[in-house]
Amino acid sequence: MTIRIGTRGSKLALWQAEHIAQLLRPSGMKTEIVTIDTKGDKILDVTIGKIGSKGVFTEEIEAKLLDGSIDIAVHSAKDLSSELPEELELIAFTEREQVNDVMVSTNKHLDLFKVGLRIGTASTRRVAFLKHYYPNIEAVTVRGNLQTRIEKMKAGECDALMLAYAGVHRLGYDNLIADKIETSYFVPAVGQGTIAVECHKKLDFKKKDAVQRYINHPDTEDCMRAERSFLKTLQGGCSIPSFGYAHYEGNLITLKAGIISLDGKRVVKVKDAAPAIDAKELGKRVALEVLAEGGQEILNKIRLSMQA
Ligand SMILES: NCc1[nH]cc(CCC(=O)O)c1CC(=O)O
Repeated sequence: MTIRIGTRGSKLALWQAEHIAQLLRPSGMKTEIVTIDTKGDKILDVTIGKIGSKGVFTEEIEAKLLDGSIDIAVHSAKDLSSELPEELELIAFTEREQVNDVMVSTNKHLDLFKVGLRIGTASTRRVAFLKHYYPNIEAVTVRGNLQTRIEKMKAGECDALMLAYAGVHRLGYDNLIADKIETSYFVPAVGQGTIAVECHKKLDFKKKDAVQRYINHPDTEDCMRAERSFLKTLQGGCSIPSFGYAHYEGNLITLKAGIISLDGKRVVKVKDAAPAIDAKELGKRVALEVLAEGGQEILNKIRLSMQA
């Protein structure tokens, strides 16, 4: 039996698909990797936030799950919108990598408090947090896949890039990490650091079983249920600077999540805990609290500014 794995064609996406194929090897299943181009790969001259629609990295891949030309799709969990098409489901999450962001630079002695320091990013969450914590920093838009961004940095477009540790590590750029950014104040995006497997609800049982058995990491899955439920209730989408990070503390899942205004001036952050069985409820509860405590206002303002 062969499991056909759909993925984007970027180096990071291919690394992740290859990783999934390797995890599946002991199951006895054969694997085949199918590369698919997405809107997010084609439109490189504007920030993801401005492309606007949900699922810029997933739409074309999900179409192939729906028409049966691939069995599973492999995504960075972070790139998935909170609501999937009715016929599809997430059946596995890999063990989470270190979840934090890092500063990547050729300058090992990066001074984050230097006035006018240019940090490259295309994420609204990172821009807003940078404005909040480092008003001295100038955020500059640097897009493209990871290698392209690193080349642009080396060419002088910025002094450093702010990126997820997971992607930097997967592609072997650890030697360029100048600074680790603590999650306690720079809360990661929902799903950061884990790889998600999506499939059609009617996927062959044996294939589904192999994926769940050999790929899924139950603790990570529990945390993802909490984070994604938060995102779903917030109704944010990938262009909104929301954040959410769940992890186990003893027997409980602790979720810290919220939203920050685009100018970095207002942050609403809520922390709460619950047993894994209530992971979804926890995400929902935290989101409702975030909305009630000023998050709704921030969201409304962002939506207005995006229409403009
Ligand atoms: N937005 C693109 C994206 N999606 C997932 C990762 C990194 C890998 C991960 O978080 O699992 C990245 C790059 C980045 O944010 O630096």
